[in-house]
Amino acid sequence: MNKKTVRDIDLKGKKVFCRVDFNVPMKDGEITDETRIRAALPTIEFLVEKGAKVILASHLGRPKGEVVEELRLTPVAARLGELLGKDVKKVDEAHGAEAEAAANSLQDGDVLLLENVRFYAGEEKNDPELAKAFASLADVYVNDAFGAAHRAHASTEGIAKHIPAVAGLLMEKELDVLGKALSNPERPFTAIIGGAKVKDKIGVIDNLLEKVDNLIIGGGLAYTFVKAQGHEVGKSLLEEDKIDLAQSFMDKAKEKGVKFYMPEDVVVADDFSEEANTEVVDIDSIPADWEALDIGPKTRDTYRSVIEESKLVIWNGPMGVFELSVFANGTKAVADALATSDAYSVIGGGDSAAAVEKFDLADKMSHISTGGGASLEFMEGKQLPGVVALNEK
Ligand SMILES: Nc1ncnc2c1ncn2[C@@H]1O[C@H](COP(=O)(O)OP(=O)(O)OP(=O)(O)O)[C@@H](O)[C@H]1O
Ligand SMILES: O=C(O)[C@H](O)COP(=O)(O)O
Repeated sequence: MNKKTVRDIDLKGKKVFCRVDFNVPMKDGEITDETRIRAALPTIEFLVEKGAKVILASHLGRPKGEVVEELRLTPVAARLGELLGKDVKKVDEAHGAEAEAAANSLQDGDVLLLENVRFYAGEEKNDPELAKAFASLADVYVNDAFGAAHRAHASTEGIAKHIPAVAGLLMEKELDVLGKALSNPERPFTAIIGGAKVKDKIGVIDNLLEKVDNLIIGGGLAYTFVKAQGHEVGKSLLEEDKIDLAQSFMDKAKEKGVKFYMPEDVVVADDFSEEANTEVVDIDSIPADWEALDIGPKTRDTYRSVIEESKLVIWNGPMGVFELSVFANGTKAVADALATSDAYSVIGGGDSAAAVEKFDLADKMSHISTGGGASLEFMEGKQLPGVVALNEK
């Protein structure tokens, strides 16, 4: 990576504004998945060990510039303290007199968590005044929030204009793994793209078609491709206005010599529910009144063999409605195949990461990205503003 990291600068006694992505799912004030907090620990521990005064900042949810009580970071500070095994101070603002006083009272190695930066309207607008106010709290800026690196906000981009700005260790790792995969992949290189809509995956499919040997399609978006092939899809998800685009992707695959894999058979249902009647049918036989909610057994076998023959696999988006157990088998088969194969497996965040967690296979994957939207944009080949803003080596 050509950006400076925490390893490249002197941290002893320095006040460090460290942007992390503590945007964790919460239910009734409890954190339901602490992966992102754990993922930030190496950087925080590194800063502590080096004797920095650590000022952490994050967003949580989308409070849209207002204080929303349920979106305070207080429970996160408590859990972080337990995980670090040391006291984490918390203030109820992210800049201003109270935040300044708290930052100035830190001893070397102390950790402070500021309040949700999205309680301020200037955050998402990348307001230069707010960026300056954040910067005035510290001597150095560290961005470890890979999950928010696709956002040009005051705490992810604007602040970097005012004080020395470097990457944290999680940011470095994410960029290294995803960057290497895309620029110098081990082959055969396979991408598995699923999820709900073609619309959300246009950029990523287009970019990956330039790089992969195999492209596997699943999930709700597959049916627009199935329709483009001339089959009826019944009540399955279909984006009429993307049929031509789906066809053009299949043409591009042919042109580039990319093997393009589509469902051969599917699980269809007469209802979107756990109690639905289901059947396995070939792809050219989806009944008019039914919807396809998962890939079928033949498709699972084919996808498994492609994965087993690959050296590198990137996966983004589930193969079916994995939240309902009757339609989870396709997604589980892909997760299982990745877990047992020798391929280097990169899970592109979001729902695929949630699926791997749900199947208890997270520790069998080579890398699970902490970024949903960020990893998608990275795989689209886009520059991430939170990374661009950091100082070059
Ligand atoms: N055949 C299908 N029909 C309808 N919905 C489906 C189908 N297959 C998958 N889904 C749904 O698609 C959703 C995931 O789509 P989405 O595009 O949001 O995921 P993703 O690509 O993992 O997103 P993220 O950007 O969070 O990584 C899941 O909730 C899943 O139930
Ligand atoms: O959860 C995420 O993908 C990141 O934390 C970014 O959140 P956002 O989509 O609300 O900007």
